[in-house]
Amino acid sequence: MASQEVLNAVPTVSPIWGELPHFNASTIGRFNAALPAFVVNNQTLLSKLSLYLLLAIPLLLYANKKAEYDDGIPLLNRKFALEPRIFARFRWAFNSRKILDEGYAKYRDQPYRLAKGHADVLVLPEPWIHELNKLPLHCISSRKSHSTSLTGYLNGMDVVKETGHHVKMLLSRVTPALPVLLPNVSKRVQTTINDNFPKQGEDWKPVKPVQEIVLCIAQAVTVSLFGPPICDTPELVELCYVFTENVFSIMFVMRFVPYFLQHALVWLTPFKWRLERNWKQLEGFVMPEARKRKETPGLVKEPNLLSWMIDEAKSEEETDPWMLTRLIGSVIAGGTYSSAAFISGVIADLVNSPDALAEIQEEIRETHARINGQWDMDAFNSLDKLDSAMKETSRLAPGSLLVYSRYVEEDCTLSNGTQLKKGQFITTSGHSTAHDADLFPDPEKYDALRYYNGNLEKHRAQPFRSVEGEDHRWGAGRWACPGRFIASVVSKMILVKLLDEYDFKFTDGKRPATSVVHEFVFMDPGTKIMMRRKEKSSGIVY
Ligand code: HEM
Repeated sequence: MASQEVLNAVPTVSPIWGELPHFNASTIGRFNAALPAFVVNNQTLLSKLSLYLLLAIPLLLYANKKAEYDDGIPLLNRKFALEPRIFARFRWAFNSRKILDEGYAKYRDQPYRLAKGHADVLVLPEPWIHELNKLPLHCISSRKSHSTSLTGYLNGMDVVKETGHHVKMLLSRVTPALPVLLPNVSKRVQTTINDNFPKQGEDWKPVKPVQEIVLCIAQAVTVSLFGPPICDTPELVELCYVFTENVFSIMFVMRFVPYFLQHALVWLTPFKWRLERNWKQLEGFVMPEARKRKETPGLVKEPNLLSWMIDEAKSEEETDPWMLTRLIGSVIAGGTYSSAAFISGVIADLVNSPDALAEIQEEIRETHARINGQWDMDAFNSLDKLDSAMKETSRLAPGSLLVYSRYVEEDCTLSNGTQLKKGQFITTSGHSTAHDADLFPDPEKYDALRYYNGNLEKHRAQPFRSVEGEDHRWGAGRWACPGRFIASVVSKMILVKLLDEYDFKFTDGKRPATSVVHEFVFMDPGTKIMMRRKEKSSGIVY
């Protein structure tokens, strides 16, 4: 009787849906009576349905078996071969670290397949990198892999598939010219710090380190890419980081969406519209500048990436102003937030480790005195303790959990018989190596001076900017990060000033968390830490 009262109490008219079926006891009674009648009347239909179901199960099992890979390489992150890829996409987006840990625990020295959503990527053991580096140039491509995984087909950077001219120029021209570029960069970095960080005499202030440091990086990037006077245009400097934000926002969001919907749905995001505007703005800077420099031979002798790309181009296409804009855009995107987030991570780790911070501040003071305040490349390179802390932050929070991501352009067989097939994506799990207790004792612990206190000779021979060593923070081989020398020296330049001149504390007493989405590891740009300018510092002036 009680249940009947409850049933009768259910409102039968909803303000939203209008009249609802009246579920009282008599309705249920009628339904109960009608059920056997339905079964009797539709017996043939039901038996047909059960028959179809019985037939479908083995067919589905067979199709699933057929869809499985037959090369014996295990598949991770997909429950069964025919599972819709969207599930793998989401699992990878939110659980990448856990998935890689599972992969390493199960298949440490053998390859496994990782379902990332856009493709099933072959994860190879890191020691194999040595052999992969020896493969002929046309076998594996880094740019085709980066372009796909960073959704270059949506953010307009897929032209990097056509040429590696910008990468070659960064390595062969910009990097050797760093000692010449340094004074121009350091002056601007210093002004940006003075203008944007708390001033002398001010109390503790909350600061968003990523957002403030990115202003310094944007200055360094515009000097190296464009040179003066255009590098001092405030709109161009701002464009550097706004553009990068939009590039990465598109990638972060669209990596959740199945490929066949991406080209349409991307237009529903504000980032795509903003990015289209940013590309036009960048064209407005680069295209007239490129034409001017092409027509004025003296201008292309200035030390900056744009001039070198024009001066050393091997084909008409490589000096095409539109192409130059796209390639320059890809360098800006590669170097801006990656560096700012990294530097913020080093600061957060050191603030969380006060003894190490004090030692590094002492190292900076001693070096300043030893070099008589002349901060050049050698001076920055001599900061062994700071270099060690930088390595440790990048070990625990690298830009990407995966390194050495490549696209296989031609079938090839490795010496152990593993076959790489044209069209496959390969990668290695830098994260797994960086957390391997055999390589890094107590791997979860942050130990700023791990490398300095370990083998100092090796540490000096393989500094932060080096591609040698156990963890491949810059990738590896011919196509390792071409901006690593710039990133290393500019990071030190900024860290030396900030660590020497400011006090830091966390807003809630705890180190801000590092976020991981897809394979990307970063400090949230909205994170705040408290900063105050010290009353007394070494008086470093660049
Ligand atoms: C701390 C900051 C940075 C980190 C952690 C970082 C890391 C990386 C990594 C891991 C790669 C992939 C390498 C591989 O696949 O083997 C890469 C590629 C790249 N990086 Fe960096 N990078 C940083 C700063 C920079 C800077 C400052 C620039 C430019 C000035 C830059 C430009 C590039 C470019 C253009 C590529 C693509 C190379 C290609 O397509 O072959 N990066 N970076």
